[in-house]
Amino acid sequence: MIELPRVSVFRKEHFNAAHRLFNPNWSDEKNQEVFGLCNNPNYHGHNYELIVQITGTINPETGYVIDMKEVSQLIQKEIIQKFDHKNLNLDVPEFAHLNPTAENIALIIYQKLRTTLATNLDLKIRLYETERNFVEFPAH
Ligand SMILES: Nc1nc2c(c(=O)[nH]1)N=C([C@H](O)[C@H](O)COP(=O)(O)OP(=O)(O)OP(=O)(O)O)CN2
Ligand SMILES: [Zn+2]
Repeated sequence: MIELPRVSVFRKEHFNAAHRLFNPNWSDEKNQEVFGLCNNPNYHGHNYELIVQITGTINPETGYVIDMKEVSQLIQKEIIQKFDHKNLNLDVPEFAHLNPTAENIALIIYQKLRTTLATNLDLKIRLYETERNFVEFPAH
């Protein structure tokens, strides 16, 4: 059987959010030693850049892998409305007991989007916490 070519489409979004990195099982000293400025008890913020990559075959009728409008609306509903201008530790239930590192934020974003995407589409998340620091999930 001929394999149809697979194509990736990308949608870029952004959100602003505050967070504090710490481990509640550690002393203040240990948290300060490991997380430094990111452990500020009064929180600090980032302008997160989110890139959602969706991979699949091209629908011959539309020429689309998936309608970008659909992708945009999905990210808005599942991520931006819940994360933008929020304190991730306090306002987002998923981080009540999970350190909101870039790695964990990417993982939560993946899980939220994965449940709403068709199973024949592959998903990858790239999240920029700063211009120089970014993570990807899944790794491969
Ligand atoms: N593996 C990770 N390391 C770090 C994370 C993370 O999520 N995963 N997060 C942080 C902090 O959130 C910190 O606030 C990052 O900001 P900052 O140090 O300002 O970022 P830069 O490295 O881009 O700034 P420089 O000016 O280059 O120091 C830390 N580590
Ligand atoms: Zn930070």
